[in-house]
Amino acid sequence: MHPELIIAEDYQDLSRKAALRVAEQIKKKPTTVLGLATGKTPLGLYRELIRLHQEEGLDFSRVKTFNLDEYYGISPEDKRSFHYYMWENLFKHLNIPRGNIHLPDGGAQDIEEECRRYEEAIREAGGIDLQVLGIGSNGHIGFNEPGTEWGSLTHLAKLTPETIKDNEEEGGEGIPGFALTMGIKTIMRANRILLLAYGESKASIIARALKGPVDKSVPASILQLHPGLVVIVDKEAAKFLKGEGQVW
Ligand SMILES: O=P(O)(O)OC[C@H]1O[C@](O)(CO)[C@@H](O)[C@@H]1O
Repeated sequence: MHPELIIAEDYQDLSRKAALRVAEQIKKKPTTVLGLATGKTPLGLYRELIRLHQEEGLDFSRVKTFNLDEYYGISPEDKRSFHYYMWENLFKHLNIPRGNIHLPDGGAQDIEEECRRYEEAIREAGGIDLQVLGIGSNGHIGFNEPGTEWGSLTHLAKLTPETIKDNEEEGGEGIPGFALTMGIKTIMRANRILLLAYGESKASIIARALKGPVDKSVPASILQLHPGLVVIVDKEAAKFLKGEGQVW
């Protein structure tokens, strides 16, 4: 069974299409539990969700969110943190109660306990209904770098030099070398997954993830086995998906 693939015209179209999927989910179930990502990719989706909230009254008052990851060893106020990113780019513009927002605490003293607590919080919320995902240039999802065990739960991950470089290009100097991240198993437990990618730089990794073997060297390849996967890419990122009359 192939996942649903949507090829958007451009980044704005991708962001709109992704926002419509998220909005549909929230309208169908106002107590939706969303899994959220950071990075460049979901910024347009977040802008569009803010617009839907402000102009069309999309209600987030009962929505709960769980972010994929957070850097280790920095405080939530730190501008490099994903707490800061999420607050600035999404949460402060919505009517979502603070208590409904969850991110791993990268400053926790007892990391193992924090990872257990995060898994437990997701379970208590009833699990993730819809997980938004980007893909790293090395195929990572969350901060699950190549080689991560398929059975991993929330854990402390060491970032590869490639990931640190990519994220420094986006978020400035001094990105920590470790992060707390949902594991592959945590991600795969979500009911539905919305994988987003745009631009030519993601074309080859998206093709390897979706058409290549399911292999730990490309963590996102496990998504081929998820029954509720929806992929939205722009034309550039879809470059290697089309061929022989098939989508992939
Ligand atoms: O969207 P970008 O900036 O290319 O990042 C890709 C992925 O890498 C991360 O930033 C690392 O976790 C993810 O949050 C994101 O989905």
